[in-house]
Amino acid sequence: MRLTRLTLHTVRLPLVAPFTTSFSTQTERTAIIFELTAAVEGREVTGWGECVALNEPLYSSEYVSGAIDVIRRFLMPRLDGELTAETVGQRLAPIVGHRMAKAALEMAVLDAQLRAAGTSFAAYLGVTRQRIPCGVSVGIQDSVAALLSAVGGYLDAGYLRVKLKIRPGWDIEPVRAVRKEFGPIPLQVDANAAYTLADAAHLRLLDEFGLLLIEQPLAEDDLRQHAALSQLLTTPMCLDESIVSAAVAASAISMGAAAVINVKPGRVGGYLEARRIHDLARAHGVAVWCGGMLESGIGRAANATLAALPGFTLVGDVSASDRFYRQDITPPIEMRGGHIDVPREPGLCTPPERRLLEKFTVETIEL
Ligand SMILES: O=C(O)CCC(=O)N[C@@H](C(=O)O)c1ccccc1
Repeated sequence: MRLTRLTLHTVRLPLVAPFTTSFSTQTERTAIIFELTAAVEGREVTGWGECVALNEPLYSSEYVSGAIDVIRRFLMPRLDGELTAETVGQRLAPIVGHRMAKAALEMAVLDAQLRAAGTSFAAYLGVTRQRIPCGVSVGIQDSVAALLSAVGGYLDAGYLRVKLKIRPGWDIEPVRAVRKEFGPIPLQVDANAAYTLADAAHLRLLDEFGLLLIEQPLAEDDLRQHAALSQLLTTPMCLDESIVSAAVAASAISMGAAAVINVKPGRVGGYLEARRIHDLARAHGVAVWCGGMLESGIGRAANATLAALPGFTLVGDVSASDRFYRQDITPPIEMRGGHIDVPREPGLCTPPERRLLEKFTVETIEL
C-alpha cells in the first residue's frame, strides 16, 4: 500500500475519577488518534491507530507534542512508496527510540492493511480464544477506606484480578487491608519504579500477602538491580517500563530480572514487537500479560485481541471502557462475566464515531 494522508487528532478524554500512580495524578487522558488514508490496489482505505504517550514524559521519555514532532519531521518521511505493516519497523529503525510514536504508525498501517483484506486482527494473529479475562488497575487513593470501596466496586463489577498502585508510604498497609477485607483474591502491585534496591527489606514485607507479582519496583534502566531484588523476594518479579523491546526482554529473562512481563504494544514499538516478546517469553516459560495505557477503544480493542495469544496466561489490565471513561470515541468495550469478547471484525478495532472524535478533539494536524 501507499500512504496518502495522515491526520493526527489530539483528543482529551475526561477520566471518570482521578488516577494516581507513583509518578502522577491524571484527571484526563490526552492521546493522539491516527487516521491514516492509504491506496491499496487503486482503492482508498482508512487505518486507525493510537499513540499512548502521555502529555508529559513521566512514564517514559515520550510525550504528546514530542511524538507529533518526530512523526511529522522524521517518521512519516520514511514511509513513502510501497510498504506493508510488516516493513514499517525496519523503515523506521534508523530513528532512535520514539517507540510509542512508531507503534501508532505501524498500528494504523496494520489496521488499513487488515481492513483492505477483510481480515480481523484475531485471524491475523491466529488467536483461537473467543474472550479474555479482565483485570483492573486501582490507583493510589486518599485513604484505605476509599481503596476498599474502590476495590469492592470493581470486584462487584466482575473484575477477576486486582492491581494496586503502590509507592513509598502507600504499600504494606493498603495491601494488608485489601487482603483482610477481600481474602485470597488474585492481587498484585505496581510501583512504577518508585523504589530502590535499598528498600529491599521493606519490599520483602509484601511477601506475606501471596501476591501474583510485584511490577517494576525499581528504575526502568536497572535490570541488574531487579535481578538482585528478585533473589531477595518470594513474590515473582514483573517488569513494565524496563521492557522496551524483545532484545531487552531477552536480557531481562537471561539475567533473572523478570519472571513475568507486562506487554504494552505502545511501549515496545508496536503490536508486531509485542508478539515477538510474547513468543520469546513463551519459549522461556515466562508468563506475559497485557498492560494498559488508558487507551481509547482503538487501542483497547487491539489489546483485547493481543491478550488472546496463548502466552498471555495471566489476567491483564484490559478493562472495560467504563473503568476510565464515561464516553469513549468508539462504541464502549464492555465486560460481561469478567471477560471481554475478542473482536472478530476486519481490522484492529471498531472505528471511532466521527461526532465523538470531533467532540473530544483539541487539535487536528494533517500530514
Ligand atoms: O488499564 C489501564 O489502561 C491502566 C493500567 C495501568 O495502570 N497503567 C499504568 C501503568 O503503569 O501500567 C499507566 C497508566 C497511564 C500511563 C502510564 C502507565
